[in-house]
Amino acid sequence: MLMRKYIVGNWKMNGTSRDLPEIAAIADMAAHYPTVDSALCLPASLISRVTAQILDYPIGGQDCHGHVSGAHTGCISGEMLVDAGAKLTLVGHSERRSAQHESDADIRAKAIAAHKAGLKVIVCVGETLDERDAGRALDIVLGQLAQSLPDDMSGDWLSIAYEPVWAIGTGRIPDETDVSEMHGAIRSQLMARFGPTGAAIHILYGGSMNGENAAMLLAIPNVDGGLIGGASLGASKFEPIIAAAAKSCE
Ligand SMILES: O=C[C@H](O)COP(=O)(O)O
Repeated sequence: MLMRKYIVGNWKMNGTSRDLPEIAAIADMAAHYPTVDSALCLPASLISRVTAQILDYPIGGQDCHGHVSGAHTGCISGEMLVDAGAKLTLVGHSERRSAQHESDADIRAKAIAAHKAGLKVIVCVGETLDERDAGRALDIVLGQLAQSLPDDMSGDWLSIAYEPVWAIGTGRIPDETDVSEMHGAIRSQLMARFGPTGAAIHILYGGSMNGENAAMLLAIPNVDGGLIGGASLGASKFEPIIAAAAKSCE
């Protein structure tokens, strides 16, 4: 199925109020590509400031707690993200799975809570290099997917981001055939589990996507967009990726 590409920037733990003009420049730049859906997932500290100034560009969070409120020091809820003006959030990024020891069950709870709060959700999955070298990449990723997704999939609110951990921030990307195999396997699982709804869920690739490799990656079947870290930190680096996404839909 040919769908609109979805290009999402993840600023991770980068960005202060000094970066507000750059964020505005990204929103302006993205408006020149109306055939591509894009968004920026920002540090929580920036979301309300950005959404107060930029009304027509989707801003997201990078995590959302599985509970609505309570004694969870340092965490942010779906309601808080919505209150700050966010339209979406990531959950289960590998940096959180590893550094914050988040389990698939945690991520499932986060996805459900974020959805209930009214957010679109991107659930991240991906294997480590050891797992790939051991020939376990498909098992690991499909296992994470099976356990991290909610059962209720009515509506258009979920995307998946496949991010091989060893490709994040390293400048390395998997072979085209490996990306194709993984995205195809993810699509098959989504369709087996959710029927026709599973055919319409965006599957993003993440890990060292940039202006040089975006066209190749976005042309692979079932690569419906990208989750971009480093190359989303400025309009000049982000634009070639969005432009490649626009071209891929022509
Ligand atoms: O969330 C984004 C990914 O972790 C990819 O990061 P990267 O583009 O810097 O490799």
